[in-house]
Amino acid sequence: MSALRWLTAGESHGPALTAVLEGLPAGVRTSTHEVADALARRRLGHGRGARMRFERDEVDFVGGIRHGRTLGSPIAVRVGNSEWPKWETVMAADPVPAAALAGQARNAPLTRPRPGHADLAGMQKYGFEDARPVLERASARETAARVALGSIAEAFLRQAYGIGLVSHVVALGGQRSASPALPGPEDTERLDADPVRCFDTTASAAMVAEIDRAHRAGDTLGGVVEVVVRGLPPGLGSHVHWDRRLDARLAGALMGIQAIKGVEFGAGFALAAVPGSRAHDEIVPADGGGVRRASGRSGGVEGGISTGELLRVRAAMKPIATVPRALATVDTATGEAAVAHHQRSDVCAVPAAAVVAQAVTALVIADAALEKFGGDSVPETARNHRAYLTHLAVE
Ligand SMILES: Cc1cc2nc3c(=O)[nH]c(=O)nc-3n(C[C@H](O)[C@H](O)[C@H](O)COP(=O)(O)O)c2cc1C
Ligand SMILES: C=C(O[C@@H]1CC(C(=O)O)=C[C@@H](OP(=O)(O)O)[C@H]1O)C(=O)O
Repeated sequence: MSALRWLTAGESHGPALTAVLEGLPAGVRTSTHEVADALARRRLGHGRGARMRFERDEVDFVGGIRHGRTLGSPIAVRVGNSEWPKWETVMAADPVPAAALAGQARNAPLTRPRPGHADLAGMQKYGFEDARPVLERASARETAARVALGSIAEAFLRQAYGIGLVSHVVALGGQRSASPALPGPEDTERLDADPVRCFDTTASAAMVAEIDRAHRAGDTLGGVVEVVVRGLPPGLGSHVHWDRRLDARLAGALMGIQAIKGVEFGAGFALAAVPGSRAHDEIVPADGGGVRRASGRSGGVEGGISTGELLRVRAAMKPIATVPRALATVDTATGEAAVAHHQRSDVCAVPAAAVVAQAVTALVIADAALEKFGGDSVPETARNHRAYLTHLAVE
């Protein structure tokens, strides 16, 4: 069983999202302001739709935290949807008299499923004649809940082990970041200030222009995000079983983000095209004693175990599926050809996906670190971590 478990519940236009994190030690310093900052970061990014402008994320801790510190008990976070009053009747949990719903446009069954969304497959699977119950939960609104928990996991990693994470956009549409430097956690503010969370300012401007072009053309864009983790010890995850591999666990969590279609570590897919002599990271003596890798092609994971080098993982996001220039579909009520249902939508949510990728990476790393170092309080797990590193340096 995992050392850390997390669950989310809630619909996009329901009253709130609820997130639970179980297994975090006592003594992690956090606050609703810190979580709200992470949620605000997820709302940033050129190309997001109207909802990001008028909706606020209302954060409350409803369990597991007292006076700014975790208690070791399950942490429960509520992220309220400020849109709720507009949806209260349509999304009410208790039965609503048909008369109260009559004439409400939002309550009309959605029978023109949008290609690229869960709409049609979800209707078929759950036996719905309306896509609403599917899209409400499939919506990436849910990622606010994971970002809330991820920010607490990130605080834990920083305070217990000095591990820091950062996320940035490396490609958007046809534009690529060419910056040879990699951002660190200290660059978070600069990335937050960039309209597309790109470290390369020239590429950033080209990405913004490409989003504007797509917007004008009634189209949408995807891209590639990267998460960089500094300060990882060697030894998280394991080679002994497929579901204990750190890379497999990270890939699963990243693929679990709406619209993510591929994951790669280090040089990733490019490794398939180079000979072995140029594909691996040679091991050399480190300056202060011990060993290090001469390059970072593995992305910091070998055999499913963290190597102690920089961890680099990238995730590819497909373009937003609600394309304004609506795609062809079939009206499931009539069987006739139709165009897909379309309301407002993001043109591009790649910068937001980077923030979500950082959050789920923090959760998986926190889980693997707790599995390795144990401990019921931050000082206890920090002691275990220090003792392990001291032991490694001695060997
Ligand atoms: C942060 C974020 C924001 C998103 N915003 C939208 C959106 O506004 N419109 C949309 O159609 N899809 C959006 N998506 C993607 C869809 O939720 C996703 O493509 C859909 O649920 C289908 O899932 P799949 O792509 O994983 O198959 C967003 C995804 C993320 C990560
Ligand atoms: C609400 C968020 O993202 C939403 C994700 C989303 C989708 O289909 O995934 C569709 C849009 O919602 P709506 O259909 O209500 O306009 C986005 O705004 C958010 O990220 O907080």
